[in-house]
This record gives sequence, C-alpha cells and structure tokens, in this order.
Amino acid sequence: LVTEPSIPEVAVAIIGGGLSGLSAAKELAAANKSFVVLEARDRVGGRVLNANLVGKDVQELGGEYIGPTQNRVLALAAELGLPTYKTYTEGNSTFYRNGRAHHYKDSLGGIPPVGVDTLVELGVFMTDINNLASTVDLEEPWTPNATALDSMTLETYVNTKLSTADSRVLLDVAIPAILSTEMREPSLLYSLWCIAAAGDVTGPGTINRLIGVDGGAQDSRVSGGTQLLATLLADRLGLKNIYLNTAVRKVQLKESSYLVSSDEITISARHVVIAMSPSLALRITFDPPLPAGRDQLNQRMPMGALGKAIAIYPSAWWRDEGLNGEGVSDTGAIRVTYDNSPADGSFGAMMGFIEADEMRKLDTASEDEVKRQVKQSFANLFGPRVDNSTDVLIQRWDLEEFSRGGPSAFMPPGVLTQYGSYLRAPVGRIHFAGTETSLRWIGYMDGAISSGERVAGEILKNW
Ligand SMILES: Cc1cc2nc3c(=O)[nH]c(=O)nc-3n(C[C@H](O)[C@H](O)[C@H](O)COP(=O)(O)OP(=O)(O)OC[C@H]3O[C@@H](n4cnc5c(N)ncnc54)[C@H](O)[C@@H]3O)c2cc1C
Ligand SMILES: [Mg+2]
Repeated sequence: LVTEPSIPEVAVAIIGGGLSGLSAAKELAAANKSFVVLEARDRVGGRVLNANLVGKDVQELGGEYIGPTQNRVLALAAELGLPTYKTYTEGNSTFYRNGRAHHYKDSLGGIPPVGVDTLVELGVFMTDINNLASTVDLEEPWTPNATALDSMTLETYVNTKLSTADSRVLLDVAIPAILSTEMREPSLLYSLWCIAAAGDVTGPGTINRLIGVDGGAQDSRVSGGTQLLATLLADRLGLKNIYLNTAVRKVQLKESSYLVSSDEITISARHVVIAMSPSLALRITFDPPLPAGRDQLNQRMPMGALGKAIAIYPSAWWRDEGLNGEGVSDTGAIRVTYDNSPADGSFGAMMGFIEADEMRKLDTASEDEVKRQVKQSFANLFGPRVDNSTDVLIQRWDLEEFSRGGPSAFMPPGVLTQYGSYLRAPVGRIHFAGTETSLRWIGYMDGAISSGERVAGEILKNW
C-alpha cells in the first residue's frame, strides 16, 4: 500500500513575500482566513532591503522614501510603531554641470540654477504635463482617446516641449530618477498615469511631487529602515505561515483547488495571489496557461534598470560645509544623490542612484569598477573628501534573481491601452497584486501595500 504524502491545504496561497503579498496576508489574517506566503528569497521584503552595518544604524538598499498622500504606507508604519523622520535638506544643494560643481540654495523644488529661458520652459512643461496627467482615468486609463498618448514615448512628447540644453539635461536626470528608465522607454500615457497616481482622494499627483523632497515623494524616511515594514508585518502574521526559500515554479488547477508548487513542496489552495512584478510572474508555469492577454501583458512589462550606492563616513562632513548632500549631475554613473545619514546623524551616508542606461553600462562590470565610478560621481559633486569613506555599499537590483531590476516594471508604448485591462483582472481564483497593479503610487511601497489590500478585498468579496 502506497500512501500519498498529504498536501497542506489553505484558503489562500500568496506567492511573494514583499510588501504587497504581506499586506494581502494581513487583511486575510484579520478576516480569519487561512493563508501561506511563499517567498523565493531567504528573507521577506522583496524590493525593500536593509543593510545592517556593524555597530551602526541601518541603510536602505531598496525602497526608502515616503511622503504626503502615501496614506497606506504611512498607516502601516504608524500601525507597526515605526516613527518617520524628514530627509535631510538643510543647506545648499549641488549641481554638477559642464565639469563644475555649483552649490545653491534650492528654492524651486529641486530645480538647479539654470538660465531664465530654461526656467520658463520647465515651468510651462511641468504645468502642461500635470494638466495632461490630470485627464487620465486612474482606474481605466485605456480609454479610446488615450490611444494617441500611448502611441508615443515620453521622449517624443518632451521633444515637442523643451528646447534648451539645460532643460533636456534636467529631464534626462529627473525621469530616470523616477522610473529608472530613459525617456525613450516608457509610453507617454504610462508616464502620465504614474504622475496622476502620485496622489490620493484629495487629487491627482504632479511631476513636482514625484521629484520633490520636502513635501514630495522623497519627504521622509522610516526609522530602522523600510525593511522593518516587511519583517515586523511577517512577525505579526506568524512565521509558521511564511515559507522562505520557496520559489514557486508552478500553479496548477486541479478539480476545484490550485496546486502551488516549488521544487520542494506543494500547497493546495482555493485562491492564489501573485504578488510580484508581471515579468517575474511570467517565469511561473500556469496549468492551464493564463489567458493570452494576461500572458502578453506579462511579456510586455520590463523592469527598470537600477542600482543604489551608499558611501559611509564617520560623520556627515558635507553638512559642516553647508551642504545637504542633494546632488544632480549631468554626467557619470550617478546623476542624483541624497544625504542618507540616519536620523541621529551618528554617521554619514551619501547615497546615489545608478539608473537606466548608467546601470545597464555597469551590469557586467566588477564590483570594484562600479565602486570606482560611484566614487568619481560623488567626487564630481562634493570634492576629494568623498575618498575618505570607510565603506561603499552597492546594491545591483538588475542582478537579483527575484527582482531583475527596479524600482518597478514599466510600460513601453501600446501596452497600457492594449493590455492594461488585464493588470488587475483575476483569472479564475488567481488574483494579481504587486505595486504595478496599484491605482495609487504605482511603483512605490505605498502602491504595493494598497495592491495587497485590494486583492484581499477582492478575495473576501467572492468568498
Ligand atoms: C533601489 C530601489 C529604490 C526604491 N525607492 C523607493 C522609494 O524611495 N520609495 C518607495 O515607495 N518605493 C521605492 N522603491 C519601490 C518599492 O521598493 C517597491 O514598489 C515595492 O517594494 C514593491 O513591493 P511588491 O510587493 O509589489 O514587490 P516585491 O517587493 O518585488 O515583492 C515580490 C516578492 O516576490 C518574490 N518572488 C519573486 N518570484 C517568486 C516566485 N517564483 N516564488 C516565490 N516568490 C517569488 C520576490 O523575492 C519578492 O520578495 C524602490 C525600489 C528599488 C529597487
Ligand atoms: Mg542618461
């Protein structure tokens, strides 16, 4: 007599232990539904990751900043008892342009000192793009009149609006800093949708809010680092309900249940939540296969290319020089920097993003070469003292097997209008979460959390 090994049964199998999957689990737990979270990595958090420095406060290597109107992430931080603190902005910002560093008092929401013609042009551009974004339907942006907006890239639109060299340089920095794509990559409609989504019920977002520090998307940070949002949530959910090192390979519908399998285990579930980027979901085998439109959507949403570099110092020495560590550069591996020191200023941390083309150039470079170029970028902005770092942390998201880029997936032209309706549509009892499926703050931690909450509501409604 051969006895089959019994397959554990749960109401909901959540695939992905990032903020979206854990947020879905939280709502299901509150409704007393049984669930498991199946997470490929040996940790929860996905695109949020703390670096624990010896004898020091943490640094965030993934998602970091939160700001006004990000109500879901603000609520989660408050619920978990995590205080927030303002990103450091006191003192002068720095603009490296044509081989020279300029220090200036930022009075224009992040726009460096440029000529009046550029300022006027940028002002008009930002008003125009914000107005256009405010016409986009957040829930169903694939309206017939959106087709034209979805047929062009963001760059095509920008080229009709900007003519000075400085405007172009600033946009070439700002867009990768938001999407980690070059302007030629996302569709205009997708870009407008992300801008509009950067708000709450009080109104649509603006590009100003996306690039802004004080009052913008980079306004504040979470004490102890954002990965605590995930790890504290996981603790609450009960670690026995979370399977780490469990990369799901297959989701198979068998009679009225889904068999969800990794290389080692199989779980039987009534509902399944896919809580990851579409391009990672594409790597899971579905039996029966997903509908054509859903699969084609998964095929068409690549990740941005992104890395983060953080130089560590005994103190935030640039503050003594009257600088806030905010930098914008027209050249090099790093085009945008922030002071990443902890709230108590107990040590100095200088952070820079390696974005889009700059990251792609370095995807195959050695860690030493990346560090060399990072230090060169920091030195351009802040001078030779950057060499005194005690450590340089590099996190290359493109190389991460279960992220393959960041901060999120994006949509090239044609995708949102053709396939957007598949983003949130369940397939049988397979439901889709992840920051890419959010209605607000798409691509952000806030969007990840609200997508998990939305998916749980969807499941509970159809119980
Ligand atoms: C460098 C960087 C900077 C960022 N900066 C900010 C910021 O300042 N502010 C902000 O709000 N957001 C920021 N973000 C974006 C933010 O981190 C993400 O939007 C958010 O964390 C996404 O959560 P998620 O749950 O949707 O996806 P993820 O966090 O990607 O979670 C998906 C999970 O699924 C797992 N997984 C994948 N495949 C499988 C499989 N087959 N089986 C099981 N598990 C699987 C992954 O390991 C992962 O844990 C940044 C991201 C990066 C990378
Ligand atoms: Mg560039």
